Amino acid sequence: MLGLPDHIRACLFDLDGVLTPTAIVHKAAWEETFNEFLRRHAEQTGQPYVPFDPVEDYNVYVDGKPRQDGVRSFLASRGITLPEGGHDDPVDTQTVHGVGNRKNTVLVKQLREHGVDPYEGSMRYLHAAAEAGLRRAVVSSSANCQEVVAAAGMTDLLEVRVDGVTAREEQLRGKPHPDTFLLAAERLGVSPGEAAVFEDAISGVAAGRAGEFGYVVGVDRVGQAEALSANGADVVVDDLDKLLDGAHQA
Ligand SMILES: O=P(O)(O)OC[C@H]1O[C@@H](O)[C@H](O)[C@@H](O)[C@@H]1O
Repeated sequence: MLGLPDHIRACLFDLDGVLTPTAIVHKAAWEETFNEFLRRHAEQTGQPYVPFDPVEDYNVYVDGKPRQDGVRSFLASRGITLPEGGHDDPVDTQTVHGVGNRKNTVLVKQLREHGVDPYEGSMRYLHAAAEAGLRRAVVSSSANCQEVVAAAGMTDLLEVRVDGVTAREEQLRGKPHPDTFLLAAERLGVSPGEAAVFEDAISGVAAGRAGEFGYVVGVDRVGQAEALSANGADVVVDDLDKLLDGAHQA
């Protein structure tokens, strides 16, 4: 049904890059934030300034992970370890939370200025899933998930939300760990084997594989289909529409 195996009863959708085109906004906010940080770090240490690579660095170290994990993971790849700091750190503080807060300021400004449109294919898929009686959750690492879902007009189509706020409250490990997807399946009343994960990030399909979910749909809008397959996707499509067309029957 809907390009999914017959035993699937629920769909667990990632948000940024799967339901909405906001992966691009996150990526740009990270690039601006990390480049500011790296320039300052180069001045302070006398080391050369090597900018953040919005393709490789983003896809491997940042995409799909909770905000602070993204900061730690990318900076570790450059041999930089920062003190953790605290949630209220000002945006120019050289701590994990300070850098994360700076990125969030840039992101929120962009989202408020430009709004959020859903991907049309994803909107169609959500409606089709609802009509077919499939249960539906959004599972995002983003603490901005609720606002983005609302701005895209998808709130009523998603029965459960597990996001960056939930993860903090429930002390869940972020993607690539499967914890947030497992909680969403539990809240929908299905077993992991009965749920399909929809993900555009390497960390996200890896979480789908780690949780032994019934099916993992990789959504590739940036040319990383091979990496999605290698890390856990059972099928890769460039838009959820393709599953409706039956071009990728499971
Ligand atoms: O900073 P936020 O809004 O809590 O989002 C955390 C992460 O959420 C994910 O959905 C994005 O892929 C990442 O780029 C982002 O860093």
